[in-house]
Amino acid sequence: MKVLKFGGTSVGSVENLKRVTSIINRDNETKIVVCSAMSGVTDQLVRLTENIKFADTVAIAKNLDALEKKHFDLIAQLIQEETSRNLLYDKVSRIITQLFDISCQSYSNEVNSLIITSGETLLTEIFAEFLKESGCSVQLLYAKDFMYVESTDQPNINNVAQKLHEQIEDLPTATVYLTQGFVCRNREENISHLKRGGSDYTATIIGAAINASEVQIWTDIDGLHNNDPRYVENTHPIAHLTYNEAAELAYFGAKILHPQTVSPVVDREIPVLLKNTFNPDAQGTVISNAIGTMGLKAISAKDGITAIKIKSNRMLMAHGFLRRIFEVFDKFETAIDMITTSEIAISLTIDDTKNLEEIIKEIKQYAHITVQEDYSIICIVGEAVIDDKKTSKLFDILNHIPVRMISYGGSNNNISLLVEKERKIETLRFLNAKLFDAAPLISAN
Ligand SMILES: Nc1ncnc2c1ncn2[C@@H]1O[C@H](COP(=O)(O)OP(=O)(O)O)[C@@H](O)[C@H]1O
Ligand SMILES: N[C@@H](CC(=O)OP(=O)(O)O)C(=O)O
Repeated sequence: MKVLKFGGTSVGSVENLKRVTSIINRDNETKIVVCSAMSGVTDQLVRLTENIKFADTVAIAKNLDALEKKHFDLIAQLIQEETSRNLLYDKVSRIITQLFDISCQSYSNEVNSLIITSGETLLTEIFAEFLKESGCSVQLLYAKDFMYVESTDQPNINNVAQKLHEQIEDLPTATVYLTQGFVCRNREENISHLKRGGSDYTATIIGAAINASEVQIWTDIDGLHNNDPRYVENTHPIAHLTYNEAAELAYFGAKILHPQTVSPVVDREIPVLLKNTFNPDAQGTVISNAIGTMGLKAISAKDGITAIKIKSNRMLMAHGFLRRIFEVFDKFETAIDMITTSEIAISLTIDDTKNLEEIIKEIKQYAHITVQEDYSIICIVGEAVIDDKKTSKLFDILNHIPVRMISYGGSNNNISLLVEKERKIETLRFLNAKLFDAAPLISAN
């Protein structure tokens, strides 16, 4: 069985849902289809949670009206059968009323999750009906009934597998099982959610749970490109990536893939295909364990990075200094991304500054610490990247852009540079020209 995931853009309009339907109906294989909310809807729901926090009743009502209208319009344009249309209007109204009721409750993590994951429910209720009208044998599965992941970092795949199996067994046999991305249940079995963009991760968790033959992620571009196409011209899709390469690129900002996507499928060696809903015949990108080409593959960038320099109060680094530093970050559950050391100082980066004040307070007791915000990590990825003849050209960047840190050696498929965020686009474009002979240098705007 395969798992197919369609992102917000793919399900964002009547026309696009028709494209998605023809992709789903291309063959008669049984499949699980995971959908995100229509593009823009999760952002709107996040705004709704802000309205609730500020008890802004006018904004809450306005927001919910707009949400209802968007989905009513979709029903009106998509669904032919009048009875089905009316049933769907009722369903959507009921969900909107539930959201209104939740908005009046006291705010909690579960309330937040219930609200921001409701876009997926609205869309799949409507889309299931449309798939039926298209002649597809479809059953709607509710992800909240089987995505008992316990921990989002280390999902309990066996638990999900068992619950999913029970849900499918309870339904009439179908060719397509349609379900929602993003929503899950936590250790306390409360409704929770994966990180933003997490429907990719839903798809691979389900893929692992059913031991799928492959997981297809359908989006609005023909695969993972060698550089960020939002900022750089002349990028190209990469035909094959190893799991390691894809994981590095996703973690370091390649937006097409949620950072945790590949982790559930690596051990099971389930391939992940990145495909374009708007050009289904394009090859796309295959992510698998197959030995691919060596050398430079792609560049990505991750924003929101804080650089921290810690200088020992003694002249030379005393034995145990690094251990003490790491223990502090560990105690405050803060992951370190990049790290470089010299004899008297250590530089590192973090992206989660929630506990930074406490970290600083503790380290200040025995070291001098400076913190600088608003950096970006530029990540250059490829198996044995250092051996690629072109790689050395990246150091030309030093003549043009102040590089705060350089890191290589943690793995042999990643070289990371730390630059000020405002120099990110310039850096991506410069490296594209230097490393891929691709684009003329364009100054950042
Ligand atoms: N390296 C990259 N390769 C391909 N797309 C990328 C890359 N970096 C950023 N993107 C952007 O990611 C977008 C797809 O984002 P995604 O969140 O997957 O969309 P959706 O979930 O709506 O399908 C593309 O349109 C593209 O602009
Ligand atoms: N709708 C959620 C989950 C998701 O994965 O969306 P998308 O596939 O459109 O990135 C979000 O916007 O975060």
